[in-house]
Amino acid sequence: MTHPQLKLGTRGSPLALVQANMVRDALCTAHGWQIDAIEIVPIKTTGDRVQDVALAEIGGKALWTKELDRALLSGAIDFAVHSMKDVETVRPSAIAIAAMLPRADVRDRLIGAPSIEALRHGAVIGTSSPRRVAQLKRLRPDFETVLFRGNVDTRLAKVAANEVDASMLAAAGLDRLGRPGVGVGIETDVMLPAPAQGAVGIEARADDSRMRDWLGAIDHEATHLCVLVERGLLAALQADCHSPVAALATLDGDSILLRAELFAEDGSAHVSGEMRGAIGDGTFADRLAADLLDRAPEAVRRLFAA
Ligand SMILES: NCc1[nH]cc(CCC(=O)O)c1CC(=O)O
Repeated sequence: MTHPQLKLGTRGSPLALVQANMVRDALCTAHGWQIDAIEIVPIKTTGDRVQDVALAEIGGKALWTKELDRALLSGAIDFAVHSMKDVETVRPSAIAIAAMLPRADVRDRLIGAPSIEALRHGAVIGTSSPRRVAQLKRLRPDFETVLFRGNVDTRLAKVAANEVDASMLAAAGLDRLGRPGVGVGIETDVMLPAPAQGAVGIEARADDSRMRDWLGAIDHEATHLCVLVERGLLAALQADCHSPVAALATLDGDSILLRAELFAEDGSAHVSGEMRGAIGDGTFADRLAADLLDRAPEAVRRLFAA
């Protein structure tokens, strides 16, 4: 059977390349293509180049997607693979999220200690995630946090070198990199994850119906539905990577349960809530966002929708 010659765009980090291969394998299996039907094209992004400052200081999540978006829209690649939690809330209208793989373990994992409780008073935690900083400080106001960027291996090495007492990494990234036993999973009722954490998304040009049809064959509907609801909450909050937001949507029969929590940057204030909506109801994330903002302390509300 003849097969297309397609170019898959991805960041070049070890995790991104693993995810790119996962998507290539899924597509070739679904369509009976040989593996050489898809060329993996690593593209260096601004976020990859600038490693020494927090993303919040250099422009948020577009840093992980701008160069991939440009390559997709120019036709240099046919589709792009992303960690959905790194994809900014509002996407160019010419780009469509065409599919998502089955969601992995959504939890964060604590690296460097058997539990949060076991960490010494005043422990130093390495993370650059505003959400993780706020959540950890709310749980343990005595913690110090230091900026921690770089790919998964870089962060693991820093913990091993005792540069910090502990760090937090997504279970999904560790598992995909062949490190399933590393770290201790923190239950979502203790630390709700980042919106879209654990989800791999695939984008195509919105007008490329052939590519979107091919990608639709590997779309995991439950993941896609839940991640779109989480992203809908972010959009309603006008939130981005500066905003300490946690959210998780889960399927519950024929409805979706959306849990969310907003924090002040230092964890000193927060608001949490949950709302159930019918599948296909595009408004309940907006209603939860409005409820959260209505009830949020000023130290939280000032970080969100103007
Ligand atoms: N920019 C960090 C990032 N983006 C996606 C993942 C993990 C994979 C995922 O959540 O799907 C990670 C690493 C982490 O948060 O520990």
